[in-house]
Amino acid sequence: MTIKVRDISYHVSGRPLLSNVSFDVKANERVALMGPNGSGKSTLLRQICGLAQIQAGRVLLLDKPVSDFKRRELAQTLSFVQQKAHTDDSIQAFDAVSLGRTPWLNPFARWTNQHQQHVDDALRQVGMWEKRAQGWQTLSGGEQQRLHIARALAQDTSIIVMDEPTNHLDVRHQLVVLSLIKKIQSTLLVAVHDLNHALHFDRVIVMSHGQVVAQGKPSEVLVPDFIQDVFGINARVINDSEFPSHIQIIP
Ligand SMILES: Nc1ncnc2c1ncn2[C@@H]1O[C@H](COP(=O)(O)OP(=O)(O)OP(=O)(O)O)[C@@H](O)[C@H]1O
Repeated sequence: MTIKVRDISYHVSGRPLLSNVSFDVKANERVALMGPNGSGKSTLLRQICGLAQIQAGRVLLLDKPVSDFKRRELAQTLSFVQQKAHTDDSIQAFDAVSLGRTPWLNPFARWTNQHQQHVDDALRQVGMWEKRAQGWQTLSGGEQQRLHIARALAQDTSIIVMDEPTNHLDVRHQLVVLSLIKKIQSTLLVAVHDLNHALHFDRVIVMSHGQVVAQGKPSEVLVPDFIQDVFGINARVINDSEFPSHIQIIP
């Protein structure tokens, strides 16, 4: 199993933020993690990525506890597109993406054509090739977000975790990222809010109040009664012979 989460519980000041969370993600599976604001998605993702201490339960990546990974080994295995990633304002777009190659460099390994190729490909995939020389602080929020995704692609890991990667993106670039997600040959666990974006994934895991309340094929889980229960909104599923089915929110 590529990602195995078992009985993860997490408390802050006696308040449970995660309660007995368990699920698996198989090799090359694309899984959307959903849930209302505050349901615990980011808290959980940080534990899976080894950025937060695990209080109870286990996270295994490729059958090894995440806490047993050395930093470099973890960064060669998993990349994380965080919701609020910090990037040094003084660097150029190209350098920001090049940072993704850091785990593969050491004092004896020089920057090679292969590293360059990974970075160039990643910049092209997110449509930022033309802006590769632009300073970080002059880029728009959506452009910075696309570079965070490019950095994860350049890292070339078998697991990619993303926390709301389409935040800040205009509609066209949301579609660019969704089509990228379909093409990436890595195991993907991605926090998403948009119900229709979740339909692009193999499986959806839904959280509410720190617990997993459903998981399965998006079209089977995201039905109107369930959407009403968990998200408190009315919705209907539109099946059109010309287009893939989509979920319409009813105001
Ligand atoms: N260090 C902390 N101290 C206190 N409360 C915290 C802490 N970290 C997270 N929380 C709370 O835990 C809950 C879950 O937060 P989390 O960011 O994991 O939710 P989320 O599902 O990712 O939400 P969103 O969709 O808004 O990004 C929230 O109510 C948040 O306020």
